[in-house]
Amino acid sequence: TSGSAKTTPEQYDIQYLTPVDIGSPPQTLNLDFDSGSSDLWVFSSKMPSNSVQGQTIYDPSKSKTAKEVKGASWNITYGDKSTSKGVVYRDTVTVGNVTVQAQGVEAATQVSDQFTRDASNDGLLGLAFSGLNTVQPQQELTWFDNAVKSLDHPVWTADLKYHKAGTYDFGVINKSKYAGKISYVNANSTTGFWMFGMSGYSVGNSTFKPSPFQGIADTGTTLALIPSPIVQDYYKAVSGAKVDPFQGGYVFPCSARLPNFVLGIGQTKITIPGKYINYAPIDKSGKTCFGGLQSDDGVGFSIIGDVALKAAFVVFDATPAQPRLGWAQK
Ligand SMILES: CN(C)c1ccc(C(=O)NN)cc1
Repeated sequence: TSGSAKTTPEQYDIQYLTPVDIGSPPQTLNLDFDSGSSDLWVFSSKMPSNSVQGQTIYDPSKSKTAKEVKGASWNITYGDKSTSKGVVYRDTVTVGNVTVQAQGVEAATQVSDQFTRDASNDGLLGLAFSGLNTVQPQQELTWFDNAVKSLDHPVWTADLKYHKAGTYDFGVINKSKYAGKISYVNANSTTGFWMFGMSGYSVGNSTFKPSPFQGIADTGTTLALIPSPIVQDYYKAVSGAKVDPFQGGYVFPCSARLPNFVLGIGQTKITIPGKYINYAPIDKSGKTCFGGLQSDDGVGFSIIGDVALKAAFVVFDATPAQPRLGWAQK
């Protein structure tokens, strides 16, 4: 089998939400597909009502195929310090006509305010490696790891777009979605993330600068967090750019012209258009804007999030002997 699901960006492409059918009859929730984590968790009927503000909830008592996983619990903290926790059910989960029976569905009993305030996000579907799953006492597999046995190929692809809907495909690499050849680099899955090496960068039309660094491909992170010397080099080319500690990173006048940013990955180069790096205004005046490229200081590796991923067609190839990431222009 193979399948394809449309994914729709929230305002400013802060995240992309994809419809997922859970249970029988199907309850459709819009989830944030996240290659930077490995829990499939949902807003649920087990939460206090004041922490559900606009989201769609999963109610296992209304699903004929739901089965409680007795004694299981989960608790997760994300890079932005947001958190959620709860209990576990097994139920049927369908994404883009690919169905997994008895998928671990983590029903939230509590979520932090960042989630409550995000009305269009009904939960997350983790697509990192299952070793990062937080269910205790026995980890659950990700939806992809359960689906892979029935997929034609052990791959999924991300075709995210700027201020426009894109697609996640499972079990197939759709040639009509990219241009030229796909360049593959090995992924180091021992970290549980889709971690890979970049070879260097260039700012605008400048010469390519060799500068090897490691990062993770993270569909669940909005911006691209890369080494601070490279970020400094980029914003040197943006008049009026400066670090604003109160905003937590580089800001610049929204009228500024932003150069393209090129990432060297394997045998290919991915060009992130300057307009993707003019991420969003910091306030309603629209005078000052926040950069889509920011420093990875304090993380320990770079986080190649949506600002970069939406500039490419990305293959997450989970071939057991050697996982790989494929990159193509589009
Ligand atoms: C608060 N929300 C919606 C988040 C969603 C995803 C993440 C994340 O770090 N994914 N890799 C953090 C927060």
